[in-house]
Amino acid sequence: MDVLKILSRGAKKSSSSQAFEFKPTPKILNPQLYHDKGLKRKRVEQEIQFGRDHDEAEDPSLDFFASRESKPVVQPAIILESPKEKPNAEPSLLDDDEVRQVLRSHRLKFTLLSSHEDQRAKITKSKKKKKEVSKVKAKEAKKVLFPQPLVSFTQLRSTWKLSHRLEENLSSQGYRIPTEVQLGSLPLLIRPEIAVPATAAAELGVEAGNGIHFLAVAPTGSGKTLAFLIPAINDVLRRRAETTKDRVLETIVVVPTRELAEQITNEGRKLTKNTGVKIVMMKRGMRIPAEGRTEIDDDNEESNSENEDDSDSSAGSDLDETDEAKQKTLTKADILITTPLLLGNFLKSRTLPTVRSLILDEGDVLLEQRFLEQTLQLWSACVNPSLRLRCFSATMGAHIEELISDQLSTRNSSDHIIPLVRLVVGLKDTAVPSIGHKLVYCATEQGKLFALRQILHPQSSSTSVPHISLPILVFTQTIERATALHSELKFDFPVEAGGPSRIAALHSSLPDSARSDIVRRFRSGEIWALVTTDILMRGLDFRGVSGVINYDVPTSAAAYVHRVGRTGRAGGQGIACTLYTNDDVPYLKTIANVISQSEKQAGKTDEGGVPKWLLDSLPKVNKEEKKKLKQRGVESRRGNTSKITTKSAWERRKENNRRDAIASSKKRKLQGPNHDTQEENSKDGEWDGLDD
Ligand SMILES: Nc1ncnc2c1ncn2[C@@H]1O[C@H](COP(=O)(O)OP(=O)(O)OP(=O)(O)O)[C@@H](O)[C@H]1O
Repeated sequence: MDVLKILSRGAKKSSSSQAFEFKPTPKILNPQLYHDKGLKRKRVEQEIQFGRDHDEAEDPSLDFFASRESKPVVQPAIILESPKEKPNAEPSLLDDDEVRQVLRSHRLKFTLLSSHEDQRAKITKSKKKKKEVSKVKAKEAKKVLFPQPLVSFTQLRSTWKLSHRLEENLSSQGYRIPTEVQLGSLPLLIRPEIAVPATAAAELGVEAGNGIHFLAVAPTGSGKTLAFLIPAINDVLRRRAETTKDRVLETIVVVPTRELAEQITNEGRKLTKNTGVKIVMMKRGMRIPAEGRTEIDDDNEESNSENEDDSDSSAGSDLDETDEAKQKTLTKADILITTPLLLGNFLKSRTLPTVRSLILDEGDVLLEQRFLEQTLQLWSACVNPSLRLRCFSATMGAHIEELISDQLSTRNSSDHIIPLVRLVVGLKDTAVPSIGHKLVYCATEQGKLFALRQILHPQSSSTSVPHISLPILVFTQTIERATALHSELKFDFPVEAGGPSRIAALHSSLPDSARSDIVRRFRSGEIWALVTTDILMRGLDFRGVSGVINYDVPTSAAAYVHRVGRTGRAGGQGIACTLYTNDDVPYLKTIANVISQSEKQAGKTDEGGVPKWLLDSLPKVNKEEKKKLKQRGVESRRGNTSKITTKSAWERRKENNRRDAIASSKKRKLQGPNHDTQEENSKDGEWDGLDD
């Protein structure tokens, strides 16, 4: 039987209809990831408040692509009305033991990371001798914090004095039970002076009253966006209530991609409804109030903005406008969401003295080589001495923590030290525990295509690939491969199921408007399989994505965590399937280790995605190779020869030879019988890749 014939594009129509059935995933009412036993005394009471007795019930009315507003989720009444919580009541705080129990059961660990020498020693521990490391660890043990957790969202108002409107918006969005990262960070970010009682703070030698710098490492899809947006919005409202009502730029949220900026802006707008707080996404050509502006800069900027992308040049371009007119075109916002480049291009050497909170979402990547310079430029433009840094990610290398500590210590004056607190939820740098992992070996590149088709067409039954229902995300290594894979698969979807419109490719070489349109269509359920590059791996929240296929193996452990984290969000289930060939074997150990750690964290005792024999037999990856892989990916997938096609190398060679022979023959005819054919002959038989 010719396997390649099975792969032919004429997808079987009627028999495959079942494969294209679009089933919404069941709604998980409890978004919390950890359900550890360990609460003793207050267990029952807390379970009621955390809503455990209601969790994981399926809501039959649920359309998972609908907004929460349009279809409110049925929620347990006990959580909606918490009888003890009255807005003006005294804060009801847990006692020490209860705090520790709650934090432990939700696997939350807070550590005080100062900016001093001991912290540096801890972070560079890998370079130190073992003896020194244990000394540092002992020091660190003393610095574990136990701040008050958020027991329920209703407590936000009564105990943590959250704005009434903001609380209403949260509730109308259907949020009822805080996720772990919200449970841990909201009290500390909203009212640190209450979350860390004065005695504990004094013992640790910190003063939480001035606020804190905060670093949170929590799994993908665990609700970090709300964990930073709620305090940011509340800060604006509180400042307005206490001092000036003017609109000043108070918070900047920096993210690596414009897709993520758009998503956070939308989330923020839902939360700020009727509050008067303005959240704006930075665009090209946009001008915001900043210090240090000069006419020359402005003029240059105006002319630059004319050359930039059409969709974003909204700030006007009249070079003769007066200062007053220019002032009018300034976009005023309380909270600005931006990528480092967009704001950096505007700022140049200007400063942002009013900004008191700098949020780095996906902070580790923002502080890595690619964005480092731009991010540090933004950071140093925030000159307000009360600036607080908030850094969130699902992964955080020790070198990034060290960098943050160093940066903060250069900003701290000796009489005004603001503590840096780190929260880690679960095991650091692992994939979210609700995901199942599968590594699938494919002998050749064509084998990968075959496996992917089996996922898309589950009727061609196979035991080697997991069953994953649509929608799915497919990650490739390069733009060329994403485009080629898309071309290869686009006729696989039968016309009655929507045809080629069901699959799309998204990558950075598409114009902004096309990118936004694809994201919108994937969100709305129009697109069922989205082929992409690592541009979509961070932060994007597509509800209902059942699985992630790593068509090309990710280039680092962090990339694996973020890519697969596009599924299994908010406590939902998901499957991550990684296809690999012999070319990947030298680099697979890193990924296999993450899978193994993640499964351990999830409490899975069976062999799961990585059998032990495989883990043991994979070669170790040295530092140099890891670095090279991270920067370039698997070498054999770069360039022209890496194109994706169902045709075998032999078939492609035959085709090329035929094409060249025809071309040569035509040329010979034109040039007459005696022409020297040496040039053409030298090319014969050489394969230079296929134009798909
Ligand atoms: N308390 C909550 N209850 C129910 N759903 C929630 C809650 N908090 C957040 N969510 C939902 O969980 C999903 C993931 O949230 P979010 O995008 O903030 O995750 P994240 O931790 O930032 O993920 P990533 O690391 O991938 O950026 C979103 O759809 C969000 O609406």
